Amino acid sequence: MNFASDNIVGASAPVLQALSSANAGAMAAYGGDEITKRVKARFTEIFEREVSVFFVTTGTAANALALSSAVPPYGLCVCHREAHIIDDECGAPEFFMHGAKLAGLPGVGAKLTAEGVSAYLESLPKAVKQMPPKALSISQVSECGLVYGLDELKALGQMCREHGLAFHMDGARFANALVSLGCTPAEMTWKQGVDILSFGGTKNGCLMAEAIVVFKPELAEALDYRAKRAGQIISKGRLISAQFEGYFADDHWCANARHANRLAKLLSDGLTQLPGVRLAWETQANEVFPIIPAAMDKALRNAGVLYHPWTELSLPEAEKVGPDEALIRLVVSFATREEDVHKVLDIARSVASRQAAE
Ligand SMILES: Cc1ncc(COP(=O)(O)O)c(C=O)c1O
Ligand SMILES: C[C@@H](O)[C@H](N)C(=O)O
Repeated sequence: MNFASDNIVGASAPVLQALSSANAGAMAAYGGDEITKRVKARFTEIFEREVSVFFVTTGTAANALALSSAVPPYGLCVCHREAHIIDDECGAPEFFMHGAKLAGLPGVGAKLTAEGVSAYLESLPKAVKQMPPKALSISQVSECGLVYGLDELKALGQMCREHGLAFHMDGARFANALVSLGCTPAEMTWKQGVDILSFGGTKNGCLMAEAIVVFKPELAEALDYRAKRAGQIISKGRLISAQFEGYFADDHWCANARHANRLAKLLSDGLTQLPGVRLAWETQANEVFPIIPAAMDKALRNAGVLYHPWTELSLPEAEKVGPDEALIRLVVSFATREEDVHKVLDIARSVASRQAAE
C-alpha cells in the first residue's frame, strides 16, 4: 500500500492507449506533428482563450523555465518558504533565471495571502541595488494539500498587478485543485490574473507530460529558445502531446482527479474519527496530512504502508506535533484502490482499539 506520492504509479490506460496509437507512422519532429498542433489547440479550448503551450518532461522544468521567462537575472521571485521551487528543485529555478533569487515567505498550510505578500514587498528597502521583485509563484495545490479559493487567487492577482509582478502558478496537481473548487480552468487561472502556469499531467495519469501554459503573450517570446537550451524541446514531440490527447479525452483527467480526491477524503474522514488523530491541514485535494500517535505510525509502517513524514514548518504554533505524535503525508493517486484505503483504516482502527484497551 503505497501512499508516498502520486509519482509512484504509471500512466492510466487511456493515456497509454493514446501514446500507443500515436506511435505509428512517421510524423514531423520537434513538435511539428499534427498531434501536437491538435493538442495545443485543445489547450486553447480548455482555457477559453488563445494560449501558448510548451511541453516539457518534468514539473521542475516547467517551473524553472516559466520563471525564467518572467524574472530577470537581477530580480526576485516571491514564493512560500516550503514551495517546491525553493525546496525540491535543487536550485533549478535560480539556475534558469540566471541568478535571480527566490524569497520564501511563511504561511499556514504552505499558502500565501495577498496581504502577507504585499506587506513583505512594502518592507523591502528601496535601495537602487535591491533585487526588484518581479514575480509571485504559488502552488495550486499547495505543498500542504490546500487549495487556493477563487477569491484568494483574485486577491493575489490584484496584488501582483499593483506591484508589477508576474503571477506564476505551479499546477503540478492542477486537476486536483480544479475539481476540488468545481470551477473552470479559466476561472482558476487567467481570470484571476495568473500569467503563466505549470500544468501538471504526470501525477494524474500521464507517463511524463507537463506543459507551460502562457496567458501573457510577452512571456512566451523566448520560451522556445529557453526550452531548447534546457533540453526540453523533445525530438519526438508527439510522445508528450499524445499523452495529453488521451488525458483530455472524455474528461478523463478530471475523472482521475475526482477519484483521487474522493479517496483522500474517505481516508481523511476515517482517520480523524480515531482518538488521538487530527489533521495538520484540511484535506482539500488528494493529499492527507494527519498527525497520528507514534504507535499508529509504527504499526502502519510495520504493516507495509509506505508514506513520508512531513515538516511541521507551516503549522500554527498551537498545533505543533507532540513528542508522542507523528505528522505524515499520505498521497492518493488516480490509481489508488479503495480497498487499500480501507486496509489502512482497518490497521489504524486496530491500533486505536489496542491503545484504548491498555
Ligand atoms: C508542488 C510540486 N510542484 C512540482 C512538482 C514537480 O516536480 P518533478 O520535477 O518531480 O516533476 C512536484 C512533485 O512532483 C510538486 O509536488
Ligand atoms: C515531495 C515532492 O518533491 C514530490 N514532488 C512529491 O510530491 O512527491
